[in-house]
This record gives sequence, structure tokens and C-alpha cells, in this order.
Amino acid sequence: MSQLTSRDHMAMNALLNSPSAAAGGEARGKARLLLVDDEPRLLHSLAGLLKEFNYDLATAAGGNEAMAQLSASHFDLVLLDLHMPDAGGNEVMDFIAARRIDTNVIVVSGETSIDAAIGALKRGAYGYLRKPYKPEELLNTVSNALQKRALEADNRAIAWRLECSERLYRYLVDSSPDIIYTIDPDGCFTYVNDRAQQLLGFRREELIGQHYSVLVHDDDLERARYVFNERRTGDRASRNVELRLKCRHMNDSKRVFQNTLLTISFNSTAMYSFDAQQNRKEFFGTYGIARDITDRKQAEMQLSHQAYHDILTDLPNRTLFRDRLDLAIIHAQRNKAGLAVMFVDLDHFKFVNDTLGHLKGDELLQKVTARFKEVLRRGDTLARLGGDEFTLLLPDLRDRQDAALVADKFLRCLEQPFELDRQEVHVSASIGIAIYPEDGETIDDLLRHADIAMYQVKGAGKNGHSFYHSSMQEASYQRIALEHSLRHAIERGELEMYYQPQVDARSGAIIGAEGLMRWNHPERGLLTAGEFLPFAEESGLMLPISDWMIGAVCRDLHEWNATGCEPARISINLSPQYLERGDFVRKLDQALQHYDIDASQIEVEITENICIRNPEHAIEQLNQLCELGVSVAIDDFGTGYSSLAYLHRFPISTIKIDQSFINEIQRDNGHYPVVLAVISIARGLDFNVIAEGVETECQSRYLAQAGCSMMQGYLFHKPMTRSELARTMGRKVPRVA
Ligand SMILES: Nc1nc2c(ncn2[C@@H]2O[C@@H]3COP(=O)(O)O[C@H]4[C@@H](O)[C@H](n5cnc6c(=O)[nH]c(N)nc65)O[C@@H]4COP(=O)(O)O[C@H]3[C@H]2O)c(=O)[nH]1
Repeated sequence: MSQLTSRDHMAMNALLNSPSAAAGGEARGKARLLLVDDEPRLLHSLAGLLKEFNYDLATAAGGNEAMAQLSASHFDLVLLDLHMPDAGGNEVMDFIAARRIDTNVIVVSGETSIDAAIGALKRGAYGYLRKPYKPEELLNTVSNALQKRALEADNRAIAWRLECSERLYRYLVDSSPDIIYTIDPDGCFTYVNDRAQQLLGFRREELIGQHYSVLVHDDDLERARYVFNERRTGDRASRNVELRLKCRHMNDSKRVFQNTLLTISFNSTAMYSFDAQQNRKEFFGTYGIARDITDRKQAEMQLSHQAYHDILTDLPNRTLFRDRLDLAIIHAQRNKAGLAVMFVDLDHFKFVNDTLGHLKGDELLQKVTARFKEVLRRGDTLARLGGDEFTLLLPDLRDRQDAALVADKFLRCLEQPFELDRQEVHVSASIGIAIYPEDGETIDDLLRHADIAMYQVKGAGKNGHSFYHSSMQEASYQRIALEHSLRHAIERGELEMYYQPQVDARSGAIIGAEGLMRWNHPERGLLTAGEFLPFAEESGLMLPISDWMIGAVCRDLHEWNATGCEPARISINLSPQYLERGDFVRKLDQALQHYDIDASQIEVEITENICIRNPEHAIEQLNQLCELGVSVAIDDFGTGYSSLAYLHRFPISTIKIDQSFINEIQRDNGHYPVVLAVISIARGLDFNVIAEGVETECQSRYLAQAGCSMMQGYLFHKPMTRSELARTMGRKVPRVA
């Protein structure tokens, strides 16, 4: 922005605030005349002569009085005698000059020498009249002097206006946010405003006289020719033409200088002068305004990038992938070539997300992406569809084995663990492959079939790849149908709670039972929780299902309480999704009150992972449970990221040893350190300990000897219906290990 001087301010204020001046010429009043002569008779006759006219007259009888009056008020014209006894006319004129008094002087003197006249004119007198003067000569001289004075005043006003106007426009042009320039017919700059330097880094003097092409990016020169040679005016002239201009690269902190190219939008128009002699217009250059639109262009580019890319990994998104696949199919059709589409789904990603939190989950996805990218060739497209799902397009496939090789490389690159939060995290992937044209000729078919093949890998134990085969279709339909019918299972009353007794192995007495959900599937029969709850977790059905489960367990407890054959305590499993929601304590409390159940009859089983993900939140929730009187057990202990540092802060009463550790117990005299360690941790922290999945007498004996007598497993009881449990409780058959 150019600096405004105080003179500029004055000029602009005058221009903007003086409408009369703008109209050209100030309104004038009567001319004021001062008549100076020491001879009263002459003074009187002079006044008499001028009185007839519309002048405002004042008289002075000597030089001193004249100077006093000139100091006190303004006069347009002084009619001045030269010889006066106190102060002569020359002295008065010197006084006028020294004080820069704005007035004109006509000397009216009896002095006849030419030197006197020359002296007076040199001092600035407008005229010199000799006494005795002819009246008309005097009147003419006075009138002419006043006219000339008025003309001079008008000229000064016009010049001042012009100066003001020029300053205003120069200021406006220089402080414009746009570059303003003029160019001569040869394409050389004749003017650029200050903004050019700010934006492009070139000083005005460096650009004036230079051809415009020094500034224009080489690729834009063709378009620039029209803009900088614009011969049209008005609506037909160039509007909003975008060109990239070179900037001088300077280490200036200002943003504009850090760009080596700016995108500028140009408006330009021709300039013509009129040749009166030839009676025709003459082109003398182009005038233009260039606006820096770099920020807008960058924002537009960013927006369009975001529309087609995944923000987290910066990989192409679904839209761009489909577009690329579409093009690749057309290309393959034309060239009778093949292509492969892969569906890549990370195994156990949800577990990482649930245990370490979404931020770490995101970090893992970024790290996985980086490894995948290293495997790719130019021309392959890896996209992220969302969550842990990636798709890969391999165009120009020569052999389907090439696709298998890439899939193997993907799997191998995941073999090394990832480090997250100073913990080693292992992930693998399940990859389904569909080949064009055998497995589909459209985008949707290829993607669907790759997805089906991927599910096949998941079902077969994950961490592998598989080509699509039409026989997989049936399994896929079954999976989709399962998900679909699960949505209606609650309303159709197909869910049921089963209970697996927990026993004190020393006496065989039932000390409690774990509630385990079952689905009486209309076609597939009784499904265990392990067979359908993973789908519920994936499809967001865990929340309504958990609501149902709390109600069902409380209702069953209510019935048993009424018949007096209730187990001491029922433990229920709560999914991390449900715990996260924060209102489950209130729901549980409501259900307990509704069915009049004592809170001590319920134990909530949580996995240790939920404590690690957001310990403070977990502690708060668990404390609320304890305040209700509900106890807490840690399920599957030892399989997740347990942290003893947190464990003692949780209000936990029971630890359950996971069945994978119990499975390992094969011999009475064997050494099973994990089992021993868990039992000793539980003792050290004063927790109850229950072993789950106990199937053999050997396991039961080993556990009892190690100090764990509370057990659950097929050896004692399988999960059973509520009426079976009631019957079992009624029998209370003791069983001694
Ligand atoms: N091989 C073997 N298995 C045994 C033995 N004893 C019991 N089991 C099975 O092991 C699982 C024990 O439950 P969990 O570890 O809490 O693991 C449960 C629990 O985490 C979850 N789950 C079950 N019911 C519910 C529920 O109502 N709500 C929620 N949120 N999760 C549930 O599903 C998991 C699987 O449940 P299920 O399929 O019912 O499978 C049950 C049970 O049927 C044994 O001696 N040998």
C-alpha cells in the first residue's frame, strides 16, 4: 500500500470535500479596492470615479495607513501613489511582496520618468498610470487587472484540482490490491503500480520497458499474447483470463514471494487516442488489471483433491477408484487384456481400534498404507474405501499369478510388527482377488466378487489371499442373510439367554453362572454367541442386543428369586461398544429396580482391553457400577494388553483365566507358568480367580492344586437354558474334583 503524504491528504480532502471547486471556478463577491494617495483631492476624485461601479472601496491617505489596512484585510487591487511623505508606493509594494499579500497593484503617479515606471513594474505592479490620467484609461486598467486576476485565480483552482485528482488516482492505483499496468503496442510495460513489486518481487523500474513475456510462464505464453495485445475495448475486451506469472524467488517472509508462480486473473482493454488531423483513432497500448488468485486456485485444487482422496491416508477414495477402474476396463476391453481387482481387509484392526483408541488406529492405517505403497508399481491404484478396507487395481495383467504375487507381497509387508505407543502391534490382511473378464466385466461385479473372495479368506482363518470362484457366492449369500435376519431376531423373539454354571471344584457347589447369548435361528438351529455376535459388532446391532440381554437376565433372575432356586450371582458380558456409550449403568440400574433384583446378584464381565483404551473413563464407569453394588470381573485375562499399573486402580473383584491358557494344561506334573502367574497376581491383589473352559479332570486338579478352585467349563456344565439351570440348581448335585 503506497504511503499518503500530508499534501496528498490535503489534496484529496479538497477534491472530495469541495463541490464548488469541483464545478470549476469559485463564486466571487464584489472586488475590493484600496485607493492610496496623500493628496485628499486626488483621492476623492479617484473614489468618485470608481464609486459608479460595483466595487467595494477603501481609502488610505498615506503609505503607512495603506500597509496597516493591507495587513488587516484583503484587497483584490491597490491603486497606489508613488510619492507620499510617510512611506512611498515602492515601500508599500515591497511590503506586499515581503508579506506575500495576495493582491494586485496599479501605480497611479505624477512621476513621469521611465525609470519610475520600470521600477514599479519590476516590483510586480500590474500597470502604471500617469497623473493626470484619463478616466476611461483608469477604468479600463482597473477592469483588466481585475479580470486577469480572476482568470489567474481560476487557473490556479483548475491546476490544484488537477493535481488533487492526479494524486487521488495515483494513490488509488498504487494501493489497489491488483496489479495495474499499461503496455505499449510493442508489448512493453509503460506503467506498473506498486502492487507489482509486492506480488512479483520486481521493482517498477525493472519492469518498465520490458516485454511482458519476461513475466509469463512459458506454457501460458500463447494465451498471454491475446491479453497483452488486447485491441478490443468494452464488453468484447479480455475478461478473467488466467495466466501464471513468474515471481522473483526471494527469501522474504511474505507469502507472495515464496511462490515462484502466481496464478493471475487478467482483465485488459485497448487504449486509443484520437488523431484529429487524420480523423481516426490510434491504438497506443493496452491497459490491464491483474488479480492474484493463487489462494483461490490452491483452495480449488485442494477441494478437488479432497473430493477424490481419503483424508487420512491421502490414497484415492472410492469415487476415484471407480473412475480409474472404469477407464482400466475400457482399456482392457480395447486391448483384449486382463486386470485384477483386490479387496484388502485388515485382520484384527477393530481390536486395535477398540483397545488403543481411534487415534492409534488411524496411525496404524497410515503406517500400513506406507508399506503397501512400497509394493506397488506405477500405474497400480491403491484406494481406501473406509475403515480398514482397501482396494487395489492392477491394470494390464498378463497372468493371474502376477496378482497372486502382489497379494503375497502385501501379506509379507505386514509380517513385521508395527510400533504404536511403544507397543508392538501385529496385523495381517485378508485379500480377495477378482480378475477381469473371467470374474466380472463391470465395476460392481469385480468389486463384489473380490469382496466375496476376501470373506472366504476371513472365514478360512484370515491372513491370506484367495481368487474369486463362483462357488463362493453361496457362502456370501448366507453371510448377508445372517446379518439381515439378525436385525429381526430381537423382535421375533429368537434370542435367548443360556447360563453356564460356575462351580467351587472342591465341593462341586454352584457359586454362580455366566449368561451366554444364543440365537434360535429359524433355519440354522441354535447358534452360539461366537457365531453371530461378531456380525452384531460389525453391523452396529450390539446396542439393541445388549439392551435386550440386560432385560432378559434380570427377568430370569426375578423368576428364579420367586422360586427360591437362584444362583448366587449371574455374570454378564458387556461389549466395549456398549460400555463406551456411557448410559449402560443407568439402564442396568433401571432394569434391576424394575425386576426388584439385588445388585449384588449381578457381576459384569469386561475385557481388560477396555481399561487400557481410556482408563479414566473406564474407572469412572466401573466405580458407578460398584456404587450400585454390582461387582466386576476381568474376562479373558492375559490375552489382551494387560497393564498391572491400571489393574489395581480398577474396582475389580474377579479375574477369569482365559480358556486358551487352560487348554495348555495337559499333565498333572507339567509346568504352566502363565496360569500360575495369573493365579498369583489375583492372590496378590486380593481378587477372586475363576478358570474358564475347564474340560478335563487333569486341568481341574492342576488348577485346584495351584490355588484356583472356582471353575467353569464343559467338565462341570455346558451352557444351559434358564429352566435347565433352575432344575440343576434345585438338584445342586455336588461334584468333587
Ligand atoms: N471349548 C470350550 N468352550 C467353552 C467351555 N465352557 C464354556 N465355553 C464357551 O466359551 C465361551 C465363554 O465365554 P466368554 O469367554 O465370556 O466369551 C463370550 C463372550 O465374550 C461373548 N458373549 C457371549 N454371550 C454374550 C452376551 O450376552 N453379551 C455379550 N456382549 N457378549 C457375549 O461371546 C463369547 C463367546 O461366547 P460363546 O460362543 O457362548 O462361548 C462361551 C462358552 O460357550 C469349555 O469347556 N470348552
